[in-house]
Amino acid sequence: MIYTITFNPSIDYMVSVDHFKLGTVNRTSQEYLLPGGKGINVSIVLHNLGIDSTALGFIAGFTGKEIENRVTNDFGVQCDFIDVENGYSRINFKLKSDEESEVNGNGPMINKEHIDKLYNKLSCLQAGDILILSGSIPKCLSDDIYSEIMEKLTDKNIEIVVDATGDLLMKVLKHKPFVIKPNNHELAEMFHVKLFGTQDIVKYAKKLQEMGAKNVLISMAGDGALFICENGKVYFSNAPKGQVKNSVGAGDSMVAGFVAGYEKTKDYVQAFRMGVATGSASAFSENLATASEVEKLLQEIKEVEYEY
Ligand SMILES: Nc1ncnc2c1ncn2[C@@H]1O[C@H](COP(=O)(O)OP(=O)(O)O)[C@@H](O)[C@H]1O
Ligand SMILES: O=P(O)(O)OC[C@H]1O[C@](O)(COP(=O)(O)O)[C@@H](O)[C@@H]1O
Repeated sequence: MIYTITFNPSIDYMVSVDHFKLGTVNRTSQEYLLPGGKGINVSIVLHNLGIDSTALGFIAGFTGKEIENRVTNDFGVQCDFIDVENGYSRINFKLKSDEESEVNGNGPMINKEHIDKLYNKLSCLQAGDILILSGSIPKCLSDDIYSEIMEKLTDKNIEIVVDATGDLLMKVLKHKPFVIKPNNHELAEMFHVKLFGTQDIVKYAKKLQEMGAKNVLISMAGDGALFICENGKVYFSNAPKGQVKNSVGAGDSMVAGFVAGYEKTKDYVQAFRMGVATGSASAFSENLATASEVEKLLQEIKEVEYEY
């Protein structure tokens, strides 16, 4: 079974404004609401690709109820959220104009009792399960939390995928996550460096592998992706060309595509190709990728082994 955990689910308020101007009243040309949060998006895309998962995490208030309702009823994902019963799940503002901008909220308080409830649910995980830890955590929690979860599951033979950044990600490396997926900007921030070109990106991605990650996926939006594989090889893939309609969730879709590809083939290169195609299929759609959209783009993926 596959489980995702979203510590900080959201309602994503998607707003389009023609030529947004800061400091004036702007009017929307389009607006809609989507349930969001990285693990939730991964579960939705897995479902679209024909793979079941259970979405775990924390919700609160009327927004939390709406997230749960939409994820379950509109997207067919099985949810097992913990209601923290104070505050409300965040509303993240996604502005599409001449450029794309995002404002992501902080999220409700999660206390020890809620974390214990999560650990209780995680105690049911079994050997061979996959757990995906995705996204930010509310400020009230320590950035050791992903590492603590991994530590608790150490001897259970569960593959753990982590899509996070900063110390939240750095601190899990010692537990040897199966895959991590920072984007190239997050990679640079984590090492406090500026990265110039592929060679540089590979150098720092390899450091994450040396620090413990088995596999490292580096997404680079329209510039494609790199895959530092546990077999010692490095692969680069182009991103297919197309019209970007909404790149929110492209990274989550890449994670879902990789996991789906690996589940189906147990082949890293196939998983990488699926990851890139799924990320791009979401970027080229208002909504998250569907199986047929991914299938079409798969033919355009041309990965090459990158000589480092
Ligand atoms: N403009 C784009 N054109 C084509 N593919 C894209 C584009 N933006 C994202 N993607 C696809 O989605 C993947 C993840 O996107 P990225 O923006 O790097 O992730 P994140 O959302 O985590 O920052 C990329 O590797 C690529 O395959
Ligand atoms: O937990 P974070 O890092 O604040 O990110 C939450 C946001 O990320 C998303 O899951 C999209 O993520 P990506 O664009 O990186 O795939 C949104 O749905 C959500 O608003």
